Amino acid sequence: MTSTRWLAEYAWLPERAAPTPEVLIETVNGRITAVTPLSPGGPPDAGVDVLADAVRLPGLTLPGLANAHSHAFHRALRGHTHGGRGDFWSWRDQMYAVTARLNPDSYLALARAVYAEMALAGITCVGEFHYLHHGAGGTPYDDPNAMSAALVEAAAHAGIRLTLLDTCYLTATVDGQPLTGSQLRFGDGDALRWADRVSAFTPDGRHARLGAAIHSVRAVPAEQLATVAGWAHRRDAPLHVHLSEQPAENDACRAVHGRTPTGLLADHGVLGPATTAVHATHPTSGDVGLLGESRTGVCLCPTTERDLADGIGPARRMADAGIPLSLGSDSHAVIDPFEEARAVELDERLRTRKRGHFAPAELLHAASAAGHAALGWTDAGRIAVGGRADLVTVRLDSVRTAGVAPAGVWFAAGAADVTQVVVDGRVLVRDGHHLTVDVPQELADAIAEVAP
Ligand SMILES: N=CN[C@@H](CCC(=O)O)C(=O)O
Repeated sequence: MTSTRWLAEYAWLPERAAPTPEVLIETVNGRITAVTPLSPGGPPDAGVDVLADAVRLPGLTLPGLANAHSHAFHRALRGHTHGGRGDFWSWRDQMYAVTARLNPDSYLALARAVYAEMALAGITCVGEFHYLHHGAGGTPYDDPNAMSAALVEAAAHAGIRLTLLDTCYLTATVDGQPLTGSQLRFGDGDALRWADRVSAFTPDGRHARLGAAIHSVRAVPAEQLATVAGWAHRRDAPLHVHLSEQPAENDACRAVHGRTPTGLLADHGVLGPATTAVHATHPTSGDVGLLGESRTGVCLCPTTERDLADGIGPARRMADAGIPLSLGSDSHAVIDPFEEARAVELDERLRTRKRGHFAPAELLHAASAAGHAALGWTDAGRIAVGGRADLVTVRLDSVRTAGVAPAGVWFAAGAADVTQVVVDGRVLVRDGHHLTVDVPQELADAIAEVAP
């Protein structure tokens, strides 16, 4: 039995508007067994030094943060495309060039380094939206799930939990043009063959679980949407889908199907509480209504959406419609949950020219419990008895955070302020260093292999 008592200078407890000072958090075998705020009045058992064996956590301790949308290989593009011209579609061509260089070995090395970078930023769980399934020209590897297995192994090496969202990707356009070029590696032929391949994959390890994804209404023909949704529903697995990232996708969907992408997904049974729509940058009012009524979640990826010139999703309007919001770093132009979270509020300010749309506790919820729920880990993302012992400690004495009120970390801190990360009770990051991965070196080596 492994038990630890952690004494947090501040901890952000569920349903609290702000952090609580001096909290004793007890964990046994990777679970939180007690949470005791000590102030005011000091330790409950006055006169006995019950805290002598507690591990001090100076700064603010948050629950584990969830990155609900990742394409791990995009990390190889950081700094290679950001000064460029063009638009989303020309960026996509550059992104496709990286796919051509990846195989199970090189993807394992790259994803291990990227997931370890996430750990340094306080991310304890990632949702990998995975569509690079096959070898050159679309020829399956001997193990048709070799790329999936590489990602599961990468997360194990990096020490974070993973939901592998195995993505169905069959066509190039809404009107059913076939895959060509780089996209051939994404395709399984049809949704039934996609389901057969995915069903044969059992992630190895307690740190990983399987979910499904529909790449977009461009990539899965309308009559096959229900096959993917049914696969996920039967397994009670999370289902993710890219939605309305660019206006062109809405236009094409209306032209072919006479409805928006959200409307099409609703017609085919894709929406619901286990579904997360990624981006939802250009929904109509009707779309927001459909997402809210069905309790479909939305994963916002603000740093990618700004980098790719996507636009600003109507975050407040969606939250007010009852849509749970989560966050993802998507293309990894930036891996920083604090930057991602504050962008939700700051983008609303840019749009409305008014301040104060999201309370700090709402940003925390999006970055933690809501993200975990979107990935199927409903027992994570809260510092509460029974929850997973994921603890992320942020220093309050750096040049960025000195003098900041603890609740203000969402507007002041960055990934570099994360000092310690505990996943399932195990210390993964200490003093800002990953304990098993040399992150900068491994990133440099892995990216040198595959960069455009
Ligand atoms: N942020 C967007 N990422 C998408 C872009 C490709 C597409 O929509 O066709 C992705 O990697 O799948």
